[in-house]
Amino acid sequence: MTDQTDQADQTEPIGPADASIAPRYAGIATFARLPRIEDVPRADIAVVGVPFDSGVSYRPGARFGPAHVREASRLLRPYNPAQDVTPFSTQQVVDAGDISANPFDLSEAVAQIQQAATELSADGKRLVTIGGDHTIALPLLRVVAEKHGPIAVLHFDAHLDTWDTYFGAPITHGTPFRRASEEGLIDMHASMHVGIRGPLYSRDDLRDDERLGFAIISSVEIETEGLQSAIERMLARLGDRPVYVSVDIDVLDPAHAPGTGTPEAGGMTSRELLAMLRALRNVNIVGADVVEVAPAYDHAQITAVAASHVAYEIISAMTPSTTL
Ligand SMILES: N=C(N)NCCCC(=O)O
Ligand SMILES: [Zn+2]
Ligand SMILES: [Zn+2]
Repeated sequence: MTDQTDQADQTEPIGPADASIAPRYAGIATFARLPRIEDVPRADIAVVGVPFDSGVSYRPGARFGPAHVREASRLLRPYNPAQDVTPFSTQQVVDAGDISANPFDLSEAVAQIQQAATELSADGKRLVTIGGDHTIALPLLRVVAEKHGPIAVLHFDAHLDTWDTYFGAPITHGTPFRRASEEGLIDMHASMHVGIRGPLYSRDDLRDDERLGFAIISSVEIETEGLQSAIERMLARLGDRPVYVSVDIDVLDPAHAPGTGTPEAGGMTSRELLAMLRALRNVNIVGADVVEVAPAYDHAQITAVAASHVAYEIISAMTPSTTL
């Protein structure tokens, strides 16, 4: 493996280990084989894991998501032709390791995530967080809203995640966006869900969701109105505001992402999701998460490969264009 620390005093961004020199399956996995945060003087974007799944309502296991996505991300390459960017050489991207979150005390875990994300982003660094279950979006939104004010949330998911409580508990993976809306963290005129489908508890879920500030592009609408029209509707809703992107991997059909805790039939293809993310190229993305990857239900890294490409497209969309 090339010694990344030797280059730490250079001003050029330090990219991934070169797969034509050091085999990409060798060495300890960081996201995309990028340098660790402690190996570079400064960073523009940090990929950070949150191995936490104490907020789930069905299958557990997303606590192993960060390690699984890092493993699958070994195959990513430095040039992204779909967006015509080299995301790791135009800006310094690093792997910031994992945030420790108490698995036995959900409130403490949420406070720990908020604190760690605040410290990590204090110098203006943008965070791309790998979950973990969807509970983690709440503390992460608190951190971006603290900096930017109420934020446009672009939420890809099979589920609304604006439900009220489970077993009386207000903070779970099915409730982060309701709490965020109640706390005034989201821009009520620019937030939206994409990919919604499947059975709900009641018709009122949709009425509540709208009142909480979300518009919806459903999974069925992506098929009936077509991808381009869905993209136009998404961009029109976001306008020119700063945007936080939250991707629950269960937005993909279980055929494209079996390794997740609450799968729903009839979802997006990975090709559709990647196309929607590439359309964010001129959007000001201030932070993002990719959550709900549960490796125990994954096969052949299908879900983790999809999640690593989702993170790669988001980081690419956060990359300034260069004139070569
Ligand atoms: N955020 C995810 N993945 N799922 C929420 C499902 C909540 C429920 O069990 O109704
Ligand atoms: Zn979901
Ligand atoms: Zn979710």
